Amino acid sequence: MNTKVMYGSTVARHIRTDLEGTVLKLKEKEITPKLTVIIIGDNPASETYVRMKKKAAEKIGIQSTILELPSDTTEQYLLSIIQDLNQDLSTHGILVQLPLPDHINEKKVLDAVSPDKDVDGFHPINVGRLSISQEAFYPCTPLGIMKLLDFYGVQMKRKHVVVIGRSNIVGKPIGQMLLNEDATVTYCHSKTEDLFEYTKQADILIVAVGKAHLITKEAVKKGAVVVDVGNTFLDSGKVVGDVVFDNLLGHASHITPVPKGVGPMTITMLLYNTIEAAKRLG
Ligand SMILES: Nc1nc2c(c(=O)[nH]1)N[C@@H](CN(C=O)c1ccc(C(=O)N[C@@H](CCC(=O)O)C(=O)O)cc1)CN2
Repeated sequence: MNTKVMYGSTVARHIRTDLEGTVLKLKEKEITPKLTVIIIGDNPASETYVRMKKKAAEKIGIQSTILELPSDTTEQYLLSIIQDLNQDLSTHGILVQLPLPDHINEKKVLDAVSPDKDVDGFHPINVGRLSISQEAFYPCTPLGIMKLLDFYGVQMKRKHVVVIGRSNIVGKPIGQMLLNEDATVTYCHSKTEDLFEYTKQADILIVAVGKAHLITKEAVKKGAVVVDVGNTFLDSGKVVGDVVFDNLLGHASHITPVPKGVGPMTITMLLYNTIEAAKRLG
């Protein structure tokens, strides 16, 4: 079987070119989309992702600010910053980079971001809207996966999708988005017994665990579509996914690589959501 490699980097380039045009049109109406990213502490991976977000935003004309706060920032102070940004008319998108330090309550922080500026799609109002298929800000990684599957012509309707991972950022919302497209969805997670009995039944397998090399071809039905959301940094500095990519070549019908697969789509969907917020808020 000739496996089709689904490059998010390629799809992202196409979408970002379109978005750049949309930003120019907004600027003609004197609207400059603005994204503010808040990062707390010094997690090296988070610092990398935040830098990538700023660079990608500025490349297409979105104004971008990073607020770097020390790891001992209090929850109260962080909440006050978010309140200020909610009120600031020039800010369209607010994003708090995760994970947060242990002393800060993630739920409280995400609830504090105005749902109208919640370009991450993590506010309960946006989560609820997704669950009833309403217009909302959808979380960037699952939205990016949907665009990627669509670009490569992967049919979702009536397919059996197995999602490994039940995080609020990826696992739960990607299952809901696929359900909204009439797929049949099975969720697996750390307490699932006989995991591979499920994965072997998948027409589309989404792996979002963060465990390097979890999935080899023995766990995958021949001809399945495999989407790897893993991003684990090895001591060598190399980034790897949850799937043994080379092992699946010739076995899967489609597969995403790591890097250059889902990751670039995550950042592209953040740009998309920020522009949507600017259109709505003006
Ligand atoms: N507030 C948020 N926090 C986090 C999110 C999120 O969507 N919102 N997701 C992840 C991290 N993440 C974005 O923040 C992210 C992860 C990976 C990539 C990416 O492009 N990875 C590259 C490889 C890494 C590299 O090149 O250095 C790839 O896969 O090609 C982008 C964004 C957790 N936190």
